[in-house]
Amino acid sequence: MSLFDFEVQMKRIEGQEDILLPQKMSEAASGYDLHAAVKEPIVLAPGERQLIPTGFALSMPPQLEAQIRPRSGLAYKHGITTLNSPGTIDADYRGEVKVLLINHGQEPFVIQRNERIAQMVFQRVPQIQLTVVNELSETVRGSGGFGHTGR
Ligand SMILES: O=c1ccn([C@H]2C[C@H](O)[C@@H](COP(=O)(O)OP(=O)(O)OP(=O)(O)O)O2)c(=O)[nH]1
Ligand SMILES: [Mg+2]
Repeated sequence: MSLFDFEVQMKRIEGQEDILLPQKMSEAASGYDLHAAVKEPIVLAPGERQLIPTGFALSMPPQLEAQIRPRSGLAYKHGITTLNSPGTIDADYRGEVKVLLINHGQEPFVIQRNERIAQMVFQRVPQIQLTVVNELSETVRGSGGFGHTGR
């Protein structure tokens, strides 16, 4: 029996052959670190956001999605995070995977070519039949929410 549940295919973007492919930094890491495929170092000013290319595209089965998440070290040390967190890579998306970074820190942040800027985690997507009904089942919570149990 194979160790793997799914095959995910990855293709390099032309002209980005020297960009490191997504990489797990430890054996059981959930995320593959993604590298910046920027031509030259770019500067993210405080408050600025930029879409950073990664140099690859994916093909995965419809049971999967990929999530683009921040690296906690960059967030903690420099205030660098992904704005649309977690970013969603749909199974049928064949374009280059990109990372929407924002600088929430006080200092400009320089992104070097091949720097590890975010991580990508694959998730199962349950196959759902979404059904319209007139009545929903009753529960104790009902429509209570948004802190109705207290602070
Ligand atoms: O961080 C991200 C988020 C999205 N994408 C790509 C893959 C994804 O499949 C596509 C669409 O993303 P999403 O559905 O989040 O954006 P949208 O604003 O709904 O765009 P669309 O109308 O194209 O679905 O953009 C990325 O490369 N990186
Ligand atoms: Mg969408």
